[in-house]
Amino acid sequence: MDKLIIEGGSPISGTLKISGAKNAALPILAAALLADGPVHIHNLPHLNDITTMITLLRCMGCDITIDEKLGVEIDPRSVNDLTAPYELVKTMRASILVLGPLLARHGVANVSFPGGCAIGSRPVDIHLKGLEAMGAEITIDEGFIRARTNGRLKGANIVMEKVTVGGTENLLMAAVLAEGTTVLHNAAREPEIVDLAEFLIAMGAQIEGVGTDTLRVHGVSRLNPCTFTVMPDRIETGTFLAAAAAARGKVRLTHTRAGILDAVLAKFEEAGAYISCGDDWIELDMKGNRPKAVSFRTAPYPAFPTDMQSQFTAMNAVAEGKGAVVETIFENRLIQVHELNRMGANILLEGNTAIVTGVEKLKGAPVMASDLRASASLVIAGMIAEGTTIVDRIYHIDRGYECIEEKLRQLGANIRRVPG
Ligand SMILES: CC(=O)N[C@H]1[C@@H](OP(=O)(O)OP(=O)(O)OC[C@H]2O[C@@H](n3ccc(=O)[nH]c3=O)[C@H](O)[C@@H]2O)O[C@H](CO)[C@@H](O)[C@@H]1O
Ligand SMILES: C=C(OP(=O)(O)O)C(=O)O
Repeated sequence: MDKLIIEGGSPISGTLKISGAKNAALPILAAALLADGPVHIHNLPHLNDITTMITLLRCMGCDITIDEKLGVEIDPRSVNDLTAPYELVKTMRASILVLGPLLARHGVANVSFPGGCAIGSRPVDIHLKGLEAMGAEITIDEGFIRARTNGRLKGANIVMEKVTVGGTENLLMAAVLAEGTTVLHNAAREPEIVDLAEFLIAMGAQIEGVGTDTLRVHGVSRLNPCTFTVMPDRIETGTFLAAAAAARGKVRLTHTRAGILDAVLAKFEEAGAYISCGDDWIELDMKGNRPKAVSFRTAPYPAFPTDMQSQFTAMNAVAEGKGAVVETIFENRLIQVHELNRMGANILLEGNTAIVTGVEKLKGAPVMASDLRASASLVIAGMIAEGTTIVDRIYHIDRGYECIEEKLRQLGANIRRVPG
């Protein structure tokens, strides 16, 4: 297994280009299954999760051409296997996102049950209840979700009992080809859902209320080929900002959007960062100052994202003062604090709250990555620690960060990958 070796303490400054958003690209790739011809998708990030989704679509029979310049062309007309196998689903929970499109387009779907992961139990009951309300018959058999429908799915009035990103995406993708109108209440409003909706609209879907918590979808009988560019990754953006803030540095990020990071940028300002933004760039400058610890609570968009919690916890670890971090979305998403404490952090865990008292310096140590964003927090910690940090199990980080060590080296970090 590859490891990252980081010599801490290098000054951090420079300019970086942000990649396309993993969490928008994954549902958009799944939604390509709905089209009646080839779709062209640009700005897909080079990530293991994207490769997994492309492999999954190919297994189902999609004809896929990848061109570095022209993007990815997906022709779903040749789909002949309506199964998402365990081998792929177990490496990426977002495989569940093919359920809605397969059912809507082909009337049958067999998707391996995704199960939980390091960050929590992550059930999919709301996805399944919504599809049943649209007329699907669903059974769980040999670890598979087996869904079928007699004719087209039917429009329905669906109240989702929790705000779920994946649930909203699956039901939205199912509803666009259903017969009649579907109303999704208590929908998630994440920018990646807006991007997915814009992709579906570009294919001819009729969706009202995009960006709100009520999506009204008038089903159409077919969706057309289209060309689409994936939005920038707001979590990659926030992660590099957090690295610069923790290191008292300065960074300019291009090909991104400030408007999708309001809650995060407000917390950086509270931590003492000077933020300036343009149409497609964000600059953060600590002017050499130590960050101030901030308190926050994760919640669905537009509130503070759970996917930025661990990076802020790493910044708080070396900040001035004390911050309370409350994780409300996933029950296990504070596990990285144990590794941060091994590096000399002072973090007290009380249920779903981490009380972080900033220390002057962290000390390098061998640490173990347990999930994607936890890994990012350990890399940030390694960059600001005294001495050497070795981050093991970095396959997690490769799921969601494109060439992270190359990008961080561009900012001045002393970081290298060693094959394991
Ligand atoms: C690929 C992708 O986009 N992943 C993101 C997506 O994950 P994902 O779509 O899995 O997360 P959800 O928004 O669905 O989960 C939110 C909460 O709802 C619960 N829940 C969800 C579905 C369900 O049927 N029943 C249920 O109880 C989950 O266990 C969790 O506690 O949104 C999360 C929350 O912003 C992010 O951290 C992930 O990065
Ligand atoms: C939790 C994440 O991803 P996934 O839902 O794919 O596990 C994430 O992107 O932080």
